[in-house]
Amino acid sequence: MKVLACDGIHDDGLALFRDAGWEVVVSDPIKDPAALAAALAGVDAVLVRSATAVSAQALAGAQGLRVIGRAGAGVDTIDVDAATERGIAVMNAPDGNTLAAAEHAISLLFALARHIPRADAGMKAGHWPKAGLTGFELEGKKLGVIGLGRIGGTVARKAQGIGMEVAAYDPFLPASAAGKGSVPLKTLDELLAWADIVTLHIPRTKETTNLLSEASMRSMKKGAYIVNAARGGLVDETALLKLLDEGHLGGAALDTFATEPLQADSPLRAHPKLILTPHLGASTSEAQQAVSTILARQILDFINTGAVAGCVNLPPLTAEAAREVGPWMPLMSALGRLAARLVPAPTRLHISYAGRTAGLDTRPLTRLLVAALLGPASGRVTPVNALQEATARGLTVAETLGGDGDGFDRLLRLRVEGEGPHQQPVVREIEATLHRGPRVVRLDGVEIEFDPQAFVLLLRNEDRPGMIGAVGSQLGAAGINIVNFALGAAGDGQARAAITIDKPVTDEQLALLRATPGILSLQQV
Ligand SMILES: NC(=O)C1=CN([C@@H]2O[C@H](COP(=O)(O)OP(=O)(O)OC[C@H]3O[C@@H](n4cnc5c(N)ncnc54)[C@H](O)[C@@H]3O)[C@@H](O)[C@H]2O)C=CC1
Ligand SMILES: O=C(O)CCC(=O)C(=O)O
Repeated sequence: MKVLACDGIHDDGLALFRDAGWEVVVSDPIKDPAALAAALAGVDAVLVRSATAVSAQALAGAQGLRVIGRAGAGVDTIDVDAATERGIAVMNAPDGNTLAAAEHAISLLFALARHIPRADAGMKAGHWPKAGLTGFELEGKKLGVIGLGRIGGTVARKAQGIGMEVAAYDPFLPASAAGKGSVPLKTLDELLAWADIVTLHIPRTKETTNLLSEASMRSMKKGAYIVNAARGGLVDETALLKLLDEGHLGGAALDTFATEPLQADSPLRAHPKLILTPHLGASTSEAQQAVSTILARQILDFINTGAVAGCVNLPPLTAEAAREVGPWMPLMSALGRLAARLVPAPTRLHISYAGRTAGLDTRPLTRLLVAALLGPASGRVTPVNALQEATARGLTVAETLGGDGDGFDRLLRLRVEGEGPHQQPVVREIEATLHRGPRVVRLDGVEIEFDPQAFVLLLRNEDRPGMIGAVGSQLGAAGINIVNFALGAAGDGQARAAITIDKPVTDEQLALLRATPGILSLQQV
């Protein structure tokens, strides 16, 4: 396994990959999509911070890539839709840098209130710049927090600790969280009109781009301040300069910019009412150590056990739940592949999980089965994009939970409708369980047991003496060993058999077998 670590990922996380036997390739930021695409060849996981953008173009040829890891919170520099389409998991580690980002925002509040950068620059230039640098106290001032998540919530708590009056705007806060805190919520309009200082802690999305537009900044109090240690593009930079020049806003502190690195000749750099830092929010040794190790553990767990944490395009699956569903995973993949041979163009899949199903998280199982069912028909389908691919290809997936397990602890019943191998409409039913390993126990209602991971010949023949011998001797002549011969009777005068063989038969051998008198159908799966 190979991981490509761009953008200065803390070595503690990389050490976890090395300890797990991975090859670790460390790289400077790769800005050019074509260069990143080339660097991703043969890579299983790529780690980035904010400098290397992972675009659709960079991902186009990344055949083996399984995970994109963001050592931090914001995934706005990663094309998550393109990754999902290609079945690549996108993970982040937002808990690791919450404190660092919150403390940076608080630092910027103090820096604005007390003109620290200008004072420092004046001193370094040989002056005693006391006059003109009278500041204001934060205690008693009103802080408007936009986005009361991890960082916004921490900023709110710390600001209350220094005596600020805090309110927030966050329309997506779960009602349970909104009710609990001591931070009153306001509408955006109310918050902007109320606050002395507004601080942003939201992701950049299409909806939040230019959330602080000229009009919304104009609705702020005269002389108010803005802190943006979240993302560039949330504040309209041109409008900000205008409102600072007009004197409508008292000042602003920016850690993040619409374009990063900020252009050398950007007018933001020269503005006396602006304090700028180069996206330093997460730059503490503690945060970098935390995000790299959290991310490494998430990726290693995901690859090794299927556990899903911190993934933005897969539902979470705890390590305990992964242990519970883990043994079922090979069965799901095998059944998906089997179903794909029986119904190459499926239009409807119904999965029924029967028997003991309490607490069973079926989401990863269903995704795995759908991925294996659709896999042969197209490039790359993984649990990440399986349901999306199903919709795109007109496959309806339904599942039910509970019901009689027919004597088994857990029993899986699949019903697959669609077109069969000869484009004929078919409905196939498979029942399977874990019983001395993955095992099909019934096929189309006929009791017949075989391992769906093995090479199997599915046979329907006239139910008369000599058929087993005829097939057996032909396979023997072809040098193929029979591992297991399972017989089933449908009560329709025809016999069914699942013959497990040690290696696949060739098309010519299949044709010869099919020509044997009494054989009605034969399919290799
Ligand atoms: N400057 C830096 O180095 C860092 C910047 N960040 C930025 O901070 C952002 C927030 O990080 P966390 O607090 O960890 O994320 P989070 O997901 O815990 O919190 C984000 C909050 O914003 C809210 N929200 C989303 N859209 C909103 C909207 N349109 N209006 C108001 N609220 C909205 C959400 O409901 C959520 O409560 C990240 O997305 C990232 O862009 C994060 C870490 C470091
Ligand atoms: O990695 C960094 O320095 C920036 C962190 C950041 O912006 C984030 O976690 O969203």
